[in-house]
Amino acid sequence: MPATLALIAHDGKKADLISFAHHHADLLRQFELVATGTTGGLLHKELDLSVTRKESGPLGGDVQIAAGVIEDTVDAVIFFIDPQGKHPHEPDIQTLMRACVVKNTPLATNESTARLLLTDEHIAPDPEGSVA
Ligand SMILES: O=C(CO)COP(=O)(O)O
Repeated sequence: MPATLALIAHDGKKADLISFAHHHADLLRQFELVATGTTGGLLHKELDLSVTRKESGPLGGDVQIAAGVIEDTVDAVIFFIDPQGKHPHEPDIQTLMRACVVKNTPLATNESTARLLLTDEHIAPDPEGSVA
C-alpha cells in the first residue's frame, strides 16, 4: 500500500508548493495524497494529481489532517508555512504540528526539508514502485 502524504500550503506559499509539486510530480504520484481544501484543489487543477481534499485550513482542514496523523492514516506531512502571514486558525496549525511531534511523523515545513522527506527511503516509494 502506498504511503499517505499530506500536502498543505498557506496562501503566501501556494505558488511555491505548486512549483515544488511540478518538479516532483512523478514521485508525488506514487503516494496516496491528502490535502487541505484549497491546496488540494490547486494540486488537482494544476497537475491533475489525485488528491483527497479535506476542509480548507481555516475551516478545520489542519485538524482533520492532525487526526489522520494521530490515527496513523497519514504517514508524512509537507506543510509550506508562510512565516509572514497571520492565520486566524493558528491553534489548528499548532495542533497539526504537535500531532506530528507526538507521533514522530515526518513534518517538512520548507522546501529543502520537503525534498529530503520525499526521497527518504522510509517514506518514499522505492525505485520498483513499492513503498518501504
Ligand atoms: O490554511 C491552511 C493551512 O493552515 C491551508 O488551507 P487551504 O489549503 O484550504 O488554503
